[in-house]
Amino acid sequence: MATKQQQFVPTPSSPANTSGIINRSKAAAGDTRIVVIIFGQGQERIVTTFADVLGKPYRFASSFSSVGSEDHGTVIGIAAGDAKGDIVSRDRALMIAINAHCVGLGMPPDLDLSAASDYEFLYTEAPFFRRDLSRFISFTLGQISPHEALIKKARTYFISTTFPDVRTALSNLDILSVGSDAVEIRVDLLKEPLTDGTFNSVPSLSYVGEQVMLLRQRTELPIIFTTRCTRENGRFPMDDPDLYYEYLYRAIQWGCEYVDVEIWLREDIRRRLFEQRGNSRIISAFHDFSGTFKWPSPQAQAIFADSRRYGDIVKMITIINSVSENYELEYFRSQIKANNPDGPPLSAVNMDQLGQLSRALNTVFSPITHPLLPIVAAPGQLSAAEINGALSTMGQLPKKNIYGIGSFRSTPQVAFFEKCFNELGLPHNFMSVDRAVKGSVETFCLQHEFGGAYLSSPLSADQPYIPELSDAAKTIGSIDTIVVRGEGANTTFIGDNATWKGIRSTLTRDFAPSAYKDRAAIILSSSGDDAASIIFALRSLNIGKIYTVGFKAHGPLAFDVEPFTSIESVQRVEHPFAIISALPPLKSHLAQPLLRHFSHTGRPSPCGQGKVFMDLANGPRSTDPLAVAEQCGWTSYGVADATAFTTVETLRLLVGQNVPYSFVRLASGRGLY
Ligand SMILES: O=C1C[C@@](O)(C(=O)O)C[C@@H](O)[C@@H]1O
Repeated sequence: MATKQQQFVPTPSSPANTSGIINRSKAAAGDTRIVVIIFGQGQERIVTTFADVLGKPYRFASSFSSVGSEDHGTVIGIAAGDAKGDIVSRDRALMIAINAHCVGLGMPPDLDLSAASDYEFLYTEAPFFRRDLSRFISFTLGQISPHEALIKKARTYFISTTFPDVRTALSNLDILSVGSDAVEIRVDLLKEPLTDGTFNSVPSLSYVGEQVMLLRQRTELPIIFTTRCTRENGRFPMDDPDLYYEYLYRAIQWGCEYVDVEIWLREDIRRRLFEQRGNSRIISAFHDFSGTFKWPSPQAQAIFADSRRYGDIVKMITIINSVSENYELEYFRSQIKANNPDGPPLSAVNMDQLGQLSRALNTVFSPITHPLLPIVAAPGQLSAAEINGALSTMGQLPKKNIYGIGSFRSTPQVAFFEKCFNELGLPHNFMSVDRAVKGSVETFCLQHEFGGAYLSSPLSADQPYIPELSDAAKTIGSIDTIVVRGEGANTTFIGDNATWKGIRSTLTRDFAPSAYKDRAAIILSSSGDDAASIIFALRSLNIGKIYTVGFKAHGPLAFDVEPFTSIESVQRVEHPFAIISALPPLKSHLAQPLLRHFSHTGRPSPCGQGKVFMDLANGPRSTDPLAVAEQCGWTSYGVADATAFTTVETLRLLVGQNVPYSFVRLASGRGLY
């Protein structure tokens, strides 16, 4: 069993304004304290990687007391042995301490350092997952906030994994998590093997940490950390409530996006976790297996009221005795919604077969299972496909025709969408059609069962039959997705743009949003229209000056965008953080001289190299600029990366379901579509 810690050191709460996408689409500045990385013996490289991901310079120091306000903007590395000297007395308002521990070198993390740090990053050297580090630091510093996006979704689901060892799940994770917005790790169901062939009664913190790390390395979905107690269908012992604090606080330190805190726990434990949650969100959980709980009761109201004090989401799960109690729950849900317009959202379902109707009707963080899981996490759990099937049978999910409109000649894209719809049990048809004649898009929109469309070449945003536009579509000036909202006479079309999101997700795969702040970028394109979504994506990352080749920007995106006018003007600019080419395939080689130039010359930036190259050309090329970029040390992405991320966004917009990036890549083979 895990050794109990003597002292609990709180994570200082992060600044109030930590939402990842604020001011509509801008990345938040987040926590601006000095980042100090504590590293193990021979692990200096992890400090340089943190600095590179954050786009900052670094230096090594021998103590916390030698770090001062002049170090703002620099990542500091302190060896674990040195850090122990004064970590406890560090200036917490000035710096944020992250214990970076390499798993697999034979030693668990030092418990005192783990407890005293603000956060802990567990990693493996081979393979090393840079995107895991990028996500960890972006999240813990408050530069991204998945919760902000998830609470706005009409329906959210999480898969409750029930594996004794997550390693067994890793190869199937892409398929398991189709339709899920988050993955729950049931820590109480983990089984840590001991040398004598038995299992630890409670998995140790080092075992749990490794399991969380393995899961996070393989999924981009937020993680829900759950220690379900024995009274509530779990295996976590209830005799020592402080043990819950120890594990749940560590989950916050590991950067788990959600932490499940059971409501029976002492108030001081729940309060401390809520106050110390940093950027993690607390799911306050109540389960009742007595069979006597009633939704229309002062008890149910009181439980919600108590839960909301220390919960960002309130979860209430019960056993019922008759189907009609599902309707009582629906009435309770509507009352709660009406009386608590500012949240927190309620996730409530009834268990067992009798309660399955409520699992279909719940819209907030519905727990789901998957046929590939060893057991269901709770009686009556349904899969995403079963829930969609039930909704469809009840007339809640009418069958629609969803179109891919463009000049597709091939069928793989149809096969991909059909695969997703099948996997999710959605009743819709996907059809890919040519956009041959003027006006044909409107013709599709007017069809009776039109359920939305994705356009392979975007439409200009001023279509009279698309009355509403997202902010992105309005600013970019083009629509690549037509979303249908409402039914019958209330049906309306919203023009949206998924491409910029795909580009932004690609840019932030290996770098934190802050790495782009105030840095220069270069865009090559044959037209301003093709470049608009790139500019929007870069602006959302607070990029500095943008230089252009091949076009001039117009309209709302033209601010601080300047065309290169001569070789001299190229030579004068600071090293760009990113070069992005939207040139057609036969011209994409024109990026190569710039890549070469900025690999060897160019005014260096004080913030390290951070060389990102993206080539959005789709089709055969005379030479491959990606290969040139990689040779010159640029982190490179091709059109398949950006398209896969865009597809994730397109599916979210069209059918409201989350299909992970890794599944899109997996299902579409090597070349996308
Ligand atoms: O709280 C819940 C809901 C659940 O109990 C269910 O009923 O589906 C399953 C659990 O894994 C999860 O933590």
